[in-house]
Amino acid sequence: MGATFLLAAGGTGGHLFPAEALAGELSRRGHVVELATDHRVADYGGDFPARAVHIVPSATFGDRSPLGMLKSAVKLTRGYFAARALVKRLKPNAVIGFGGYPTVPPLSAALSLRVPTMVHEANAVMGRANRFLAGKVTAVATGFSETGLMGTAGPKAVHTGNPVRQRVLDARTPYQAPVPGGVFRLVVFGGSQGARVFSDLVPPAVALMAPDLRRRLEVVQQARPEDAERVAAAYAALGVTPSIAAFFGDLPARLAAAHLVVCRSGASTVAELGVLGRPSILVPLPHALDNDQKTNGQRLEAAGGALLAEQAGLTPERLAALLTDLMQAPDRLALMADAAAATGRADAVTRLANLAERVAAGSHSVISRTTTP
Ligand SMILES: CC(=O)N[C@H]1[C@@H](OP(=O)(O)OP(=O)(O)OC[C@H]2O[C@@H](n3ccc(=O)[nH]c3=O)[C@H](O)[C@@H]2O)O[C@H](CO)[C@@H](O)[C@@H]1O
Repeated sequence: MGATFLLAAGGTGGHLFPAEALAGELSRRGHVVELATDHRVADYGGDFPARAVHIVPSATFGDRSPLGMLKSAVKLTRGYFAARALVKRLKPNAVIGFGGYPTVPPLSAALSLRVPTMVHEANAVMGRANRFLAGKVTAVATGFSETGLMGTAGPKAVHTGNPVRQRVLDARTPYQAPVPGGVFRLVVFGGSQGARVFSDLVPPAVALMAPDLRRRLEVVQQARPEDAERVAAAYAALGVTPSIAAFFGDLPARLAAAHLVVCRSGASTVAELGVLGRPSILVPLPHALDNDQKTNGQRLEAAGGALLAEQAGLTPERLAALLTDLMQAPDRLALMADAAAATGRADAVTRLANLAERVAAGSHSVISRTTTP
């Protein structure tokens, strides 16, 4: 008979999509999956294969004023008791967290009720919620091989890789380098919530490119709703007709068709570029608390699969120069695509599901550590 898994994930794409990939695999194996998350699931959780979705109250300590701290503490306590009632009712064989503050109440409840637990850390730097939980849970799965070596996760870390959605696995095709003088497909996106900086930077960069290169461009660009009109107008003035959306449901297929991708370096983004094997210019989210995106991006750059361009120094002129160089170097793009593909872990979901089953069965212990290089 199948087991019951309660997955807990913050409601943005970056946390929900790896959880969605695991949920699909566990369901295929005959297990029951339930999801604990926050209200943002309405935007990103449409495909989530859970028997039921439970919204659990949670909070961060972002507001450090005494009143803000008190409000957060009250909300977290409410979340903890709601999660305890949920865990008692569902009787899961394991509770698995994917990072983000909404995972703290369900994981804490599971720990207090002695239910086996695991957290998955997608980024190359462990996030705050996972750092808080890592020392207490049964197992820590990591997206990058280096993450597990840090802090309290060390002895129980297993490098599984970052599971990507089935849509990504289904979109895999060999990279076709651009043909000199032919169409050049450029995909620009900013992560699950979009990034204004690409609306500000990419159209002016395209304006600075030589007309013969610009004519070859076929642009797919994610833009926040408030930016869509000005982005469309800027491209129209340049004779470029882009596909623009606030969120592309079919992004994996569009990435697979791309000759070059310009994007942020969230963990799932980097994992998808690896599984699909596509060259990219990565612009990490600046000012992030742990610089997680920069570290994720540096891994792909070090492997030769991407160029990292920090936002602080990225002018339209610099971006135009990078795009011009790469458009004129199809062999280099093909090498970058191969190097990115070498980092891809299409089997991450199998490895993570195997580990989840071991945790649920009580057969994963600290001494059975199985990290891979
Ligand atoms: C601002 C913020 O807090 N960012 C974090 C968040 O980012 P974010 O949620 O953007 O992170 P990711 O890059 O991991 O995931 C984005 C996902 O959205 C998908 N996508 C994007 C655009 C689109 O139009 N269609 C589409 O399907 C991508 O294919 C990808 O699967 O979680 C990541 C993983 O923990 C972290 O590394 C980021 O630092």
